[in-house]
Amino acid sequence: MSEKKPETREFQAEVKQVLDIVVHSLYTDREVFIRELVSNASDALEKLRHLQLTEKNVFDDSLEPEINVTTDEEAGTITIQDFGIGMNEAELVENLGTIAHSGSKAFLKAIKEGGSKNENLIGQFGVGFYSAFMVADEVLVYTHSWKPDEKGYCWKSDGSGVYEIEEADGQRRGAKIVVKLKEDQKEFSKSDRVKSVLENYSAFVPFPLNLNGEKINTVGALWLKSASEVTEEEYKEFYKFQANAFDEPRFWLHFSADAPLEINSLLFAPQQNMEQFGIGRMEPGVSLYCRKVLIDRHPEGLLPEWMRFVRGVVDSADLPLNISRESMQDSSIVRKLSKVLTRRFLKMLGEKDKKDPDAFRDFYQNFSQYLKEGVVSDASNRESIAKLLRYESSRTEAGKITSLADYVTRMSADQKDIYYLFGSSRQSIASGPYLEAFESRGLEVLFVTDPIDEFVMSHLGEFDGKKLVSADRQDVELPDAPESEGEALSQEEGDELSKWVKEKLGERVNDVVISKRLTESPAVVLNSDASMTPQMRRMMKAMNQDGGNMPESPVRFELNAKHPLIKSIASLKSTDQDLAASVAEQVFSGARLSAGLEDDSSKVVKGMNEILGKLLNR
Ligand SMILES: Nc1ncnc2c1ncn2[C@@H]1O[C@H](COP(=O)(O)OP(=O)(O)OP(=O)(O)O)[C@@H](O)[C@H]1O
Repeated sequence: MSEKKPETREFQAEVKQVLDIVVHSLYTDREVFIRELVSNASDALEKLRHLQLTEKNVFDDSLEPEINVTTDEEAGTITIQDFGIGMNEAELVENLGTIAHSGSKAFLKAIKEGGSKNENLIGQFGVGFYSAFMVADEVLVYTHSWKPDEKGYCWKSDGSGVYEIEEADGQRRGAKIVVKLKEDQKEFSKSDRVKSVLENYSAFVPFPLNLNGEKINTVGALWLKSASEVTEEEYKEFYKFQANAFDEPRFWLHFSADAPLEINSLLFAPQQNMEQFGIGRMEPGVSLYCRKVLIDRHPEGLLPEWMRFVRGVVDSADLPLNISRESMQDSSIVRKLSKVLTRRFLKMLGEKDKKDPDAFRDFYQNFSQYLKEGVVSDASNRESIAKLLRYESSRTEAGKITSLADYVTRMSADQKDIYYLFGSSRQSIASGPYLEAFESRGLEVLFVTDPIDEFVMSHLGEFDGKKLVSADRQDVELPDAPESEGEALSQEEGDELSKWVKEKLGERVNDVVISKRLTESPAVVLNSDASMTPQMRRMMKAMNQDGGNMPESPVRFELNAKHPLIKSIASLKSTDQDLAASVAEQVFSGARLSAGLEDDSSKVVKGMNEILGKLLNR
């Protein structure tokens, strides 16, 4: 018998919170606990199978890899036993006493943000092992690690604040979870009830699964089948099993090849973007297998970083079984796999857009951040990803998006570049001073509103051989504008006014000229800094801890010689220099504000009030 006394320990605070919610929840779909425990058992067996590739000295080595579920109506229990890797004492503490896994973290975070004990969140995130406490008065875990020199243990808890660990002799390798059911949850000690639950969830458990001695699954690796043999329902169920997900997949790619590499893969785009829940960066979700043996559940470096939202399985018989996390990055086979799979996945997304644009748009709204990250960080796939980028434009209705390729088809023969404008919203871009020059010449402008788009545009540089050009740049060469109504200042008056305004504004401008682009606004400032846009400047300022002492770079200030305000400044400066200078200063402030260069709007208001004061005192 055990030599040590049982030791009582407290759950980590976060676990207590999860347990408190789980135990008291009114969540109705409680049967999910079976799925969670079976999936943990399957994970433990996968880990063992992988370990056995290299480790010869394994405790209880003769055991077959299988999962046994038993029910006992009289005792009111359900037991899930696996012959997997098991846990030693430290692992019991770490794995069951602290909150390590992302599902529970996301759950807790969502609960905190929602400020309520939202029952449905249990179903959305899954709370893993702890879900057993939805139905249990007490949970016991009997376990023996795969390591031969470890002891056996019994872990138990009633889901309140503490658990107990005690040495327990005579354990088999793996884990046996005994769930002592609450009075009103006794249905889960009935064989028929549990059978129907298992049949729903367990079709893809890659190990024999027995209920009270009767085998209930046919072990099959879905990804090795041909696509014509697999039903839509099977794909969906497999996704849920494999990704341990509670949503449905949006799209999937079932792709196999024999040469030059043998690949069998199933990749899924999920419904939910988990990073939107603020849980931080997701782990890579495509597991790597070699002939059905799991090599790594979350392999870093199999697919590019930005594809971390993709779930699924890749199996290649060409991989060396003993490939390690470290050697993965250097493996030329892994690199080839990555290249092929990324290309196919992008192609699949493009095809989805053609077949079902609404579904693609919805995907894009939820997952575009990853594609954009891909454009910035993944040079080898940049051009293919760019084909999937979508923006609103001056030719789309509000809320409708267009691709760069479609933009190109609308370009006239003499338009060389693709134009875009950055702003906080469609409305602010459309009402700003930059668009009019392009509108009056019939040139389409993309509306770019996501801060990361600045980087997307600069990394991409061009699309289909056409340069991507920000429409607020001073060096944009525009064709002549069609003649517009209204009388303009003469060339001489214009030059004189420009010179005078330049003197007044000093070093803040590098040039003041009569504009060829403006039709409606009085004036505009143009970005002359090729290396940094106003938005980037603002972002850098925001990131700079000391409040951002970045020097202002001088801008080009263009005046609309037909605008009444500009014409008035020209005549006013000979009768009331002071007022004319204030008005010019104010027009400059306004133009800077539109350009996103003025962070301090109170300055603009102050200037305005000064002018009003001067006018009233005149
Ligand atoms: N049957 C088991 N055998 C060995 N270890 C187990 C078993 N069940 C759970 N564990 C350990 O306990 C940890 C926590 O389990 P839990 O179900 O809460 O989360 P998880 O399975 O890691 O996360 P997820 O469900 O998101 O994959 C597991 O990561 C694993 O290390």
